[in-house]
Amino acid sequence: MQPAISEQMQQTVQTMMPQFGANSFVQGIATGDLPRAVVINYVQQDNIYLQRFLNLYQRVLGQLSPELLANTEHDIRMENGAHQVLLQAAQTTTKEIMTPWPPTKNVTQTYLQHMESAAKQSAFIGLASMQACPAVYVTLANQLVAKDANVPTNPFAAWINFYAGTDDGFDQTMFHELDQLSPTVANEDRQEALVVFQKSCEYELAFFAQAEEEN
Ligand SMILES: Cc1ncc(C[n+]2csc(CCO)c2C)c(N)n1
Repeated sequence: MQPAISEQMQQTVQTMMPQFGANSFVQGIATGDLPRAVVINYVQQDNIYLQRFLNLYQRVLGQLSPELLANTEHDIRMENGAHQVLLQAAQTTTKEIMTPWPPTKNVTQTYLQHMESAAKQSAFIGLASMQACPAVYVTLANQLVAKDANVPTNPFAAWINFYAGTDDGFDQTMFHELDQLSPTVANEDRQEALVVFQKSCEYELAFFAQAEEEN
């Protein structure tokens, strides 16, 4: 029997973890040392990202399971809690960094377009492309906790704990949904789901790297 699609996806994330560990934004989160401009850059682009992510999530889940949408939509709005940790460290506010609304950077744009076009293939493929978000962040945060990066002296400890927190389990809920849907779709769609998921994991890495770019 083939492993569940969620297991194949988790395997992809595991394989890429060394690359995330080598990323300088991730290392800055781990050591508590990130330039203020980099933090601001990240949060600006993530606000742009999450707005379109939520919109797409509503469309995709609306097609697959309105009930699940109603139960999980809230989790995406909660992402703001993670931003607040970063904004506090950078001694600024959402209002200050988002007025005027900043331009969309290249990785933000191409990552969003990647998920939007995946969703045009099918809702299942769309959901697979969106699953890299929780999958990467939860695995990464758990790894940072295992390395004791969330010591109280780290100003980003609450960011790490936010994503390592397993109590709401958004990623598990979505992996479960993908596993439930997987047997109902064509083989080619299952293969394509894995391809778009992996591509999204690569975009996640590029998104962190983008925060280090000069404005
Ligand atoms: C580029 C980028 N990728 C992933 C996340 C994290 N994330 C986005 S939606 C979601 C599920 C609900 O919490 C999670 C974990 C982010 N903020 N920004």
